[in-house]
Amino acid sequence: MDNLVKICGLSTPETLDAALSAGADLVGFVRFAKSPRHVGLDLGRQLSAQARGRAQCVVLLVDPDDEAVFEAVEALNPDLIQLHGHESPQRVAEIRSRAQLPVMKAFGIAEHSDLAALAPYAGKIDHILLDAKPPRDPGALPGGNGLSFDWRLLNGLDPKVSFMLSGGLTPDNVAEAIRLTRSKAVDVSTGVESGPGLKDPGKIEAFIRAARTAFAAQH
Ligand SMILES: O=C(O)c1ccccc1N[C@@H]1O[C@H](COP(=O)(O)O)[C@@H](O)[C@H]1O
Repeated sequence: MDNLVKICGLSTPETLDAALSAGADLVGFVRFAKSPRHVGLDLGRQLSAQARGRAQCVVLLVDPDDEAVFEAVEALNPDLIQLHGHESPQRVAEIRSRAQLPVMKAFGIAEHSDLAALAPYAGKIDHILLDAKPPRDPGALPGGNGLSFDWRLLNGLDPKVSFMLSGGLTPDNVAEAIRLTRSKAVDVSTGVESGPGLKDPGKIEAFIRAARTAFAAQH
């Protein structure tokens, strides 16, 4: 995962086109009914076809059962599955093997000890996504809350561990996040919206530009 930008939660052809035209490396489609970014299967199929060949397509699932995995994979034909719930290492391995697709598992980080949760997934996942922990409110989404965590918590992470950084990133803070964490991949949803689920083409372009400049400054 080198110098990659993922724009997540795209749900219209127009905003997807904005992300693709601005050079997003990965585009994410949320399959989680409680999310304002949720896409139905028909829309997901249409959007992933639009993105094919221009960016990697990611389908985001939360604690999916086999049927939810199967229907998402069948309709969206994604390049990568993002798991953003409480999937155990064993469940992740099952999903990866049944779908025959690479998996990126999200981990919520609030304190240094949360990084210990990564170890049991070694060899069972293809990519690590580090996000803020969701609010304790039972109605809160498991992600996509526009909340960041203290990036300095990653100082102790083995530099050989490659990860995608997410959680509260915006066009204004992504450069600082990349500089502090030395992350080689970033993911954003809320920070490029003008309202819940409403992606803003200008913010998408500004985010990608800021991330690219910050990646270039790392070398
Ligand atoms: O975006 C959503 O609606 C969503 C729903 C359920 C789980 C994860 C979700 N989004 C992911 O959350 C992180 C952080 O997003 P944000 O930039 O802080 O809004 C990101 O990986 C999204 O892909």
